Parts: sequence; C-alpha cells; structure tokens
Amino acid sequence: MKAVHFGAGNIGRGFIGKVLADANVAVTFADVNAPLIDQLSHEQSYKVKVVGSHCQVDTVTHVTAVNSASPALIEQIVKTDLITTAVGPNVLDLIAQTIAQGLTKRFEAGNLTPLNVIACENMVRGTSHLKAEVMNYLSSEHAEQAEQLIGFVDSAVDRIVPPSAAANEDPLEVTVESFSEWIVDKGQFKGSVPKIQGMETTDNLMAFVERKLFTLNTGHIITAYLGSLKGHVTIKEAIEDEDIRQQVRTAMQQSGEVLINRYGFDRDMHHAYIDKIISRFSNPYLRDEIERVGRQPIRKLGANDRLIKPLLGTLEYGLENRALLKGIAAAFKYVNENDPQAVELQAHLQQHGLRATLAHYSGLSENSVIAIKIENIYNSL
Ligand SMILES: NC(=O)c1ccc[n+]([C@@H]2O[C@H](COP(=O)([O-])OP(=O)(O)OC[C@H]3O[C@@H](n4cnc5c(N)ncnc54)[C@H](O)[C@@H]3O)[C@@H](O)[C@H]2O)c1
Ligand SMILES: O=P(O)(O)OC[C@@H](O)[C@@H](O)[C@H](O)[C@H](O)CO
Repeated sequence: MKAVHFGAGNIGRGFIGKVLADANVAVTFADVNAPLIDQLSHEQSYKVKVVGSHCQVDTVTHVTAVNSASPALIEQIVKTDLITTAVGPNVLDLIAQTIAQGLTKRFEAGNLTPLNVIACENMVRGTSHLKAEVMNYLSSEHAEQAEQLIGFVDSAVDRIVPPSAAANEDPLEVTVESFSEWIVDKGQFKGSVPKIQGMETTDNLMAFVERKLFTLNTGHIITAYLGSLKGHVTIKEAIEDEDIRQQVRTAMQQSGEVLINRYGFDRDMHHAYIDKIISRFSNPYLRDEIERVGRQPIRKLGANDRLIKPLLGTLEYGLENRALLKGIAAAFKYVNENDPQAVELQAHLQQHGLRATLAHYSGLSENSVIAIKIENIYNSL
C-alpha cells in the first residue's frame, strides 16, 4: 500500500508517518520545507525517540519525500492508495488545489480505484472541510467521480510532539510521548478500510473528537495561557504550579460535564482520563514550550475550537463554567510578538476593547451575560 502524507513536521514524522511506515505502507512525505525534504529524500529514514514511562529510539525506514510544489507530487497522487495530512488547519485550504490537480490527473489516467483522504489536524471534522475545498477545484464530472471513489475520512489525533530541541544534531529526529491515539470514522471510507496498527476505526467519531478537544486541548491551552501570565516557559513548569494545575483540572472537569451530558461518558472514567492527561503534560522527557501550545490564539478562540465550543456546551446544558471563562479571559492576556495571531489579537483588543474583540473572533454576542463575565474576569487578571 502507498500513502502520500502532507506535512513532514512534528506529527507528520512523529506520529502519522511512523504509524504508516511501521505498518509497511510506502510513505511519501510532501512538504514546503525544501531542506527538510532534501534530507528526508536523501536519508529515506529518520529516528523517533519515544519517551514516557519507558523510553526507546525507533528508526522509521523506507520513506521518501517530495516538495509539495513539485509536479512529482501530482504523479504520486495519481497512484497512491491513501492521502494523510498534518499541516495545520490554516494550510488545508492551500493543499486542496494540489489534491484536486492530483485527483483530476488520476481520473484522466483511468485510475478508478478508491482512495481515502484523512486530515490529521486539531480541527473538528477537518477532512470534511478539506473535501469541500477540494471539490471547489474539480470539474462537475470529476466531482461526481470523487463522490463515488474518494473517501474523505474525519479523524481525531492525539500525541504530544513538540519540535525537536534546536540543539539536536539530527534535524530529522523527532521526540514523541509514548501515548498515542488515532481514531477515524469507519463510515466515510471508500473501498475496504485499510488495517493499520495504531489507526482505530469508530462509528461514533464526534464523541472521540470532542473528548480529545475538550479535555487535552482545552486543558493544554489554559495551562499555556495561565502559565504565560505567571511567567512560565514550558507546559511542565506551568502544570506543576499547584494553583494552575487546580484551575486546569477544574476547567477540564467543566468541559467534561458537557461530554458526560452529551455522550453519556462515565464520570469516574472521564476523571481518570483527565488525570492521565495532566500526567502527560508533566512528562519529564519532553520540553514543550508555552509558545507552541499557545500558538495562533485567534484560531483557538474560534466558535468550533477548544475554548468556546465547550463553553457553549455548558450554556446548552446549564452547567458551571467559571474555570473555562477564566481560560478564555487569559487568552486575551497572551502576548507574543513572534506569533502573528497574538499580535493581531492584541492590536484588535487595544483598538476595540475586550467584548468587541471577543465577539469578532469567537462569535459570542458582545452584550451577552457571558461576554460581560469574561470581561470582568479579564479585568481582574
Ligand atoms: N504537535 C502535536 O503535539 C500535535 C498533536 C496532535 C495534532 N496536531 C496537529 O497536527 C497538525 C500539524 O502540527 P505539527 O505540530 O506537526 O506542526 P509542524 O509545524 O511541526 O508541521 C507542519 C508541517 O507542515 C508543513 N507545511 C506547511 N505548509 C505546507 C504545504 N502547503 N504543503 C505541505 N506541507 C506544508 C510545514 O513545513 C511543517 O513541516 C496541526 O493541525 C496540529 O494541530 C499536533
Ligand atoms: O496543535 P494546536 O496548535 O492545535 O494545539 C497545540 C497543542 O495543544 C496540541 O498540538 C497538542 O499537543 C496535541 O493536540 C496533542 O495531541
């Protein structure tokens, strides 16, 4: 089996590419980072340090790489059996055109075998979003063929993979936690569902997507923003601050009540899931900086993302949400001159004030009780 994987970054090399290569899938990475692509295509292998209660170094072999602007990538899409991505939600729209060109050429070449596409991003139903973008670039005849032959499969992906240490002598090496979870929507495949160890199928994907987003990502971002307020640099430092840990745990319990109401999760098991996540945040072998986890605050304040979506759930079910509100308020205190979205958010905030900025980026109404509460907490921080 052959796969094209867009994005040879942390999750690309450290998780999805590794799972596929370990399952004997011939993986071609596609990326815009020319030195990375040159080195990957030269070495055709790289090391993954897996760190946790047990540490080991694995070598991923038999991989190739192409520049994502190269015509060679289109040829790969003509012949491949699977396309996966880990490029970041904002980049999906950019690769849609390339995927559409590849599909067009594939249909014109008479390749009518099913192909599945799985976006592995922190984004609710990211593959469905990608599908809509790809369809925009296909002729009506090819769009019809794509509906028949191309499976756009949504997924939930969980493994903490920070960038490798700058001091690392091997730029291809990546360090990952031992925990990993990749869950895909069984009902969206075309043709037979590939059997890949490390890729689980479900017919209840949204429960897994929201469980992961509302717990790991909600807890992660609140750890980052509260940690930043107190001058911490890494997630480990922040979560080991007793005061922050308590607030993060409470926020995860509040979003957890939404999940319990919506999906009927067992409360004790969910609290054990929260404990496990908190222990993952303090993995002593990973250096995960607040700057990475806090990245792109505007994306994270979106109505469908890790802060506002669980908050809307607490309003839907009439649940306690003060710790979530504090996490949202802290997002507006996040200052990072190296992060264009943090700069934009602060500029908007200075010009328009908190409630108008919140309304602009999250869709919460400016004069709602909830916006006023967030503003009061913001003023007290
Ligand atoms: N790192 C994690 O812990 C983690 C865990 C789960 C999910 N995710 C998600 O995985 C995705 C990737 O995150 P990451 O941490 O690996 O980021 P990353 O920045 O390490 O990797 C992204 C890669 O995409 C490449 N890229 C950018 N534009 C491209 C294009 N047009 N074509 C091809 N490649 C392009 C970049 O050069 C980079 O190598 C994000 O959606 C993130 O939310 C990350
Ligand atoms: O990748 P982002 O920017 O959406 O979120 C930052 C982190 O919370 C995230 O990458 C986690 O490490 C990951 O979701 C763990 O599975």
